[in-house]
Amino acid sequence: MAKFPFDIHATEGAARTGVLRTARGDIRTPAFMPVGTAGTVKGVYMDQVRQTGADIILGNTYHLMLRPGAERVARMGGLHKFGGWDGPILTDSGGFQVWSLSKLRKMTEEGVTFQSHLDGSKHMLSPERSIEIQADLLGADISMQLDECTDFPVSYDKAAQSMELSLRWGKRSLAAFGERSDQTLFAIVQGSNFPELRKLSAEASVAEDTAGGYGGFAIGGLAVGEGHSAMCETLSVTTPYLPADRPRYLMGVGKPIDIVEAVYRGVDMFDCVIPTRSGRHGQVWTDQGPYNIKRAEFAENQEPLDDAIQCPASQDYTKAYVHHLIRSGELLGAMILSWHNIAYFEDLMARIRASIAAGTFESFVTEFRANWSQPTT
Ligand SMILES: CNc1nc2c(CC[C@H]3O[C@@H](OC)[C@@H]4OC(C)(C)O[C@@H]43)c3nc(N)[nH]c(=O)c3cc2[nH]1
Repeated sequence: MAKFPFDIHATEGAARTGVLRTARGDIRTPAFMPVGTAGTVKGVYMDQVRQTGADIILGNTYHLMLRPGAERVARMGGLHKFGGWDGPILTDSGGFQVWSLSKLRKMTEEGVTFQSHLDGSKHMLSPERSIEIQADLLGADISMQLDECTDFPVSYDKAAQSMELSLRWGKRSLAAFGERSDQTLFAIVQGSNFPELRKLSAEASVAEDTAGGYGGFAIGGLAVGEGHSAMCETLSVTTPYLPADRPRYLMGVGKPIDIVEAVYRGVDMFDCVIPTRSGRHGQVWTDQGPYNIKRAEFAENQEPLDDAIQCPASQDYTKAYVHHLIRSGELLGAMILSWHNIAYFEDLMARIRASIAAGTFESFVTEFRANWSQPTT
């Protein structure tokens, strides 16, 4: 099982900056990974995604196995060729989406059977099937173990049972993944907001040396409604138990303030649908938080969206024009804001990486907290 080289160039406290060297290209960390659920970053062409500075995008087992079908993607040459992205792709294992999207799901030790939310067709996901879809059929560079994203809130016993299931499924995922020279598999650590369970889950995952062990460690079960401070507390009791020489990926996170606080606690990789999903509804992201371009105050504002961001979407269109597009429900409004928001998130990551490299991340965090005007839940 390959563990991609992870070169850490600089650290400041628990924060790190470096490069994860995959077979399809380098990933500068801390990294933000635009979400390309069904083989597309919604509303943005792949060359525009690349232009924002993104080094890696996400795909998803659940969505692609239902439509167009994992075997069909394989027949089309795999996800990179099918979708036209030649850089690294990380795919989620599908467990989270089964719980958040599918109907009539039945969970057993073997795996989960469920009905498609699209047409009611019956499907099954086991650790072995999820690895086959991700690594063999989609051709992901980074696959995720099949896990159960524990509900929140949940009792200690329920969290322990769920975490132990994910550990058993991780073991089976690793065995099914086996030895591969140019792909890697990440574990997903669970344990809800119970420090001792997070420690147990991290230590047990790290101890797995089946097929050479995991190439990285994801922190799952967060950004599920626990709120910003509970998320930060859980991170503080989890990252110390993850090996310093492997990348740490916080799944589904998050808003800029969440990302800054998570990097401060040792996280290296992030994914979130916010830039594109909120962009489609008129949200524009900044260091102070989001604002909505639909507000009347922007109707005749001739400034560019954000001239601090080096992206055509941010520089070449006035706030008044995007205000008009979103108010009119024009496709181009969603496209411009999706592209701009991804460029803003990638610019934030570049500033974070530079500040850690310069040893000024502490003051970057202090200033970012002071600037952030949104109530952190
Ligand atoms: C938003 N909060 C959040 N998302 C989480 C995810 C899914 C992350 C995937 O879901 C989408 O974000 C909603 C993203 O787009 C695709 C491509 C579908 O993949 C990303 C998780 N996934 C797994 N396997 N396990 C977890 O414990 C887990 C926890 C999460 N918390």
